[in-house]
Amino acid sequence: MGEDKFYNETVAKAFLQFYEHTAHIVWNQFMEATWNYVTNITKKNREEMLHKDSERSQHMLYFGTRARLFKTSRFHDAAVKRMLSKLQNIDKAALPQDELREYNNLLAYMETTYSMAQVCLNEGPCLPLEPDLQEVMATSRDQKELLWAWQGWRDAVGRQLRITFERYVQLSNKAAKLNGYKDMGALWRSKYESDSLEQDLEQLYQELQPLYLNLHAYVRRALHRHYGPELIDPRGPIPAHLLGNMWAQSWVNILDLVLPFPRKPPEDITKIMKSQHWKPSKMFEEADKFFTSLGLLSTPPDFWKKSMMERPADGREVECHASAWDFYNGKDFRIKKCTEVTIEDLLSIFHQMGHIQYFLQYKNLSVIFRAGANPAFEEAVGSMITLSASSHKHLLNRGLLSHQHQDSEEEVNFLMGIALEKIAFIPFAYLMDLFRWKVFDGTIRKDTYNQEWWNLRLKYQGLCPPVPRTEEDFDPGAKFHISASMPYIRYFISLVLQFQFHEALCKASGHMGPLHQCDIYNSKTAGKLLEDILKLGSSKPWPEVLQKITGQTEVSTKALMTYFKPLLNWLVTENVRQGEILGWPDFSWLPPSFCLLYKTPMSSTGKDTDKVTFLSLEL
Ligand SMILES: C[C@H](N[C@H](C(=O)O)[C@@H]1CCCN1C(=O)[C@@H](N)CC(=O)O)C(=O)N1CCC[C@H]1C(=O)O
Ligand SMILES: [Zn+2]
Repeated sequence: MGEDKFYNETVAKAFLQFYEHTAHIVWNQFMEATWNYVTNITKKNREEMLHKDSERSQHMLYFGTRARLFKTSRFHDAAVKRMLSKLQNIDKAALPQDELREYNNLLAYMETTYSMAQVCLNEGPCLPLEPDLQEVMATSRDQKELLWAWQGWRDAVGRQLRITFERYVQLSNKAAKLNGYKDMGALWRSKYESDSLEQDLEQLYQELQPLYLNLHAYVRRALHRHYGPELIDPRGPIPAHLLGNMWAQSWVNILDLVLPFPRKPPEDITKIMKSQHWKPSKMFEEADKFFTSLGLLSTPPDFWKKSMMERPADGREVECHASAWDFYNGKDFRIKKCTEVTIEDLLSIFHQMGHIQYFLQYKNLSVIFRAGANPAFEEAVGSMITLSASSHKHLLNRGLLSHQHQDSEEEVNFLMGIALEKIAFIPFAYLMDLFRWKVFDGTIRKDTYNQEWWNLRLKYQGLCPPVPRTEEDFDPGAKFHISASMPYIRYFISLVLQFQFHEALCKASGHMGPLHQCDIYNSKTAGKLLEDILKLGSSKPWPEVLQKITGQTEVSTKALMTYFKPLLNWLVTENVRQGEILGWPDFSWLPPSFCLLYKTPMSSTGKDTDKVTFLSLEL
């Protein structure tokens, strides 16, 4: 049985059985060790995690190199071919031992620096990101206080990671090349099984840009009203610390400043939750109920026994950034979240529970197929349910709202709230990996990381840094996914996909009327449609899976545009009425060092023009 065994499909199946038999043990032990570390950050737990990670890498190396030996062209079983091909990408496990150890150490350093960072008041306490700094960014309307948190966080995290990140890029690219990819960006993109991914994404972005530009112009006007011309130029980019979020990726926390019909403010759901004495566990039960109302699976006992639903009170250092965990043994699934009793956290829990539902639905597949049809599918499930859960009809039905009817003005207010979450997110979710792909392929060189980051933040988000930035800073590192080496384009694609899924399930549930009023709660028909695709995991190419749920094989912005149509109509009318300029023409040409505003001498028109002028630090 020499070479010809690699042509033999039966041998291949036995090989895959052997992999299966050992993989879930190795993966379960790795997940346990990693969980123990991120929920109790100590040196001992870090060593144990690194040890289990290297065992997992050895397992991947053993099977990945052998999987490459099989000649599958004449095999009949498509699943066998797909499994062998997936096994061959072993990511960082392809690195030589010593470099893998270095790589794992710098990954742990970056993620732990992020998780443990705090910003200290002069003589006062030191504040962590969750919940304290996030609370400041969400609720403060004092731009000096916002600036303190915004700059303090970037000094405490981004600056510390800059050098490590440079080495991370080198080792990432080396690992990618050892897997046959030109750089790590190419390896990340390969998960989407498409040779036109970048063009397709640019097309999606172009279709969505008008929606974003109208929202940006409208919000800029509202911030101009609140913070005055000293801070906001009605024709320029918006300073990045004023949007209610540390990364300006969601603007939902400044809804009160931008409400289209201020005389009809929406009810404060967080206040209602607190008055009803909601606890974090009840928030998780609420999300679980939604999934079971669709006829889907409920979370098993281990979930309630082993999840971390709140920041521990015993002083342990933990990673608070919320995440969902599959322990690859078919019964242990957990969420780690430092939950606060707010509507934002309730909706975020729906997102995490979407991951758990996917884990539950595909738990009987081979370990190799226990993933979403592509990473964006994983992200879209929970976010799609959130669209129903945040509908006026659902919140009313769940006792979180009291007044029944929503008139057309209240409906515009409602859609503005959803747009501040979803539309504001578009350019941020797009640029996160545009930046990293360019870093990996060498287009962005390490001596201009920060300048290039702000070029993208200006170009796509129309934001500028509120204080001078230099190449001592590393602002991208102040975002979890960059410090944790977690790809992000999945969230951009999920943003479009979740509305496509929502439209399909709303139709299946028999919903009539505007898409933004749909709530699929209790629809077993919608649940069945969803269940049938979640069960497939990553065993089929994602266009096939998309077709099963929506009838289309392409990601399409049509459903998202339908959902926001009433708001876009209102925004365009309002922006025309105000004579708004879409975009930021004053400064789309000059890469910003920072947006500093000062009054310029009287202009020729005699009108005192407030001009936002960049003092490019290179000058
Ligand atoms: C809060 C949320 N945490 C992620 C998520 O839930 O996706 C965590 C961290 C990174 C991956 N992850 C997981 O849980 C994975 N295990 C899921 C999986 O791959 O199975 C998050 O980061 N989000 C939510 C929307 C935008 C983005 C943000 O907040 O910027
Ligand atoms: Zn997610």
